[in-house]
Amino acid sequence: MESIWSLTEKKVTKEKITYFPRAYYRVKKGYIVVRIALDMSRFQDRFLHLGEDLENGLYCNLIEREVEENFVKYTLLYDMQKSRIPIKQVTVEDGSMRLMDHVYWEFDKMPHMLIAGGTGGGKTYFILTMIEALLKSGADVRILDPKRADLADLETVMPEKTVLSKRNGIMMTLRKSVEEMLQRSEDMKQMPAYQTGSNYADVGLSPVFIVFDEFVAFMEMLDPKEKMQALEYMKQLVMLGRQMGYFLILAAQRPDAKYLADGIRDQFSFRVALGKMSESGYGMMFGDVDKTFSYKRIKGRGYADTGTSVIIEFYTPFVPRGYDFLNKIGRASEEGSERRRRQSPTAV
Ligand SMILES: Nc1ncnc2c1ncn2[C@@H]1O[C@H](COP(=O)(O)OP(=O)(O)OP(=O)(O)O)[C@@H](O)[C@H]1O
Repeated sequence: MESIWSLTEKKVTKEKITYFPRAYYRVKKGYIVVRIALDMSRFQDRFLHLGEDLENGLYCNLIEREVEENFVKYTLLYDMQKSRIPIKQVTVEDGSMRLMDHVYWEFDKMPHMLIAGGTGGGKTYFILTMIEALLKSGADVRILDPKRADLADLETVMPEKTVLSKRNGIMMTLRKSVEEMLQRSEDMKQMPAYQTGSNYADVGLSPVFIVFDEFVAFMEMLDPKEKMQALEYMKQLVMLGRQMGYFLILAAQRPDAKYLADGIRDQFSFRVALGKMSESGYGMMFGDVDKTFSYKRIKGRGYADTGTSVIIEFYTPFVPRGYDFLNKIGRASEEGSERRRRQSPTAV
């Protein structure tokens, strides 16, 4: 039998080490939302970094972490693959593109996308999917494919000078895009709907997307002077693009740190890594993060940071077998020009 002293001792010790944070959870439509109170205790810092523990413990995927007033909120999803959508459900509306059931690329708020993916990971299908949706919405899309891989074929169905694969043509498109963007910034100020801080959409202009595949391979083709010039154009586009409606979608098999230096990478708010990648590849895409990455043999599967700094498991929209991208993109391009003509008869 324990003496009264040891019992008391036990009690005291227990009181000392026991701490109950206020935590709430809610389960709804496949989501688990966990809220933990931030009460300034010495454990608070740990509660702010529970994402991976919750993912592993609940066998779910963290899709968002938000700090609210007095709480940190984790939103988890049971099965990310269930949120994959078919290509026909990809839509572009109000500055946002729907990519999964609950995942949007809000390009107006989170401009520029960086995509990395090893061979066969689904990078090309993903880019083609976005091109089709963007064109359909009336966006102006310019495609740069320096390796003359799959995207160059689009020149047969797209307007002249919108698909480029030669070095001079690519450099010229980058230069022209920067010039147009700067001109747009001047023109916007003269528009009746313009107010300080207005963006391109507020004054009724269409967005412009520059889809640049294999940009690392392109950089490697250039001499040092041209390299600096190309980087300068890209820097200007990423810095000023959001307000003027110029967005870059940059893709490479492996993002090379030297072409994403000087804070350029951080300007790409939406980052996607598809297929098999090395630890250093993930590091280059997402920075130094607390996340265990794994590989599954599913085409179009990978990870994404949608602009919230939470890395989610990501599935590109599903493309059915035999889907005729060339034909669909040709039709989307015509539909988009028609839409632009209707919205602004002088703009096309
Ligand atoms: N979203 C998807 N839905 C259905 N199948 C897909 C999807 N993405 C990729 N695939 C399948 O995987 C194959 C390879 O995809 P894709 O050509 O996009 O890869 P990639 O990463 O661009 O590779 P590479 O660099 O070698 O061209 C496709 O031919 C297709 O069969």
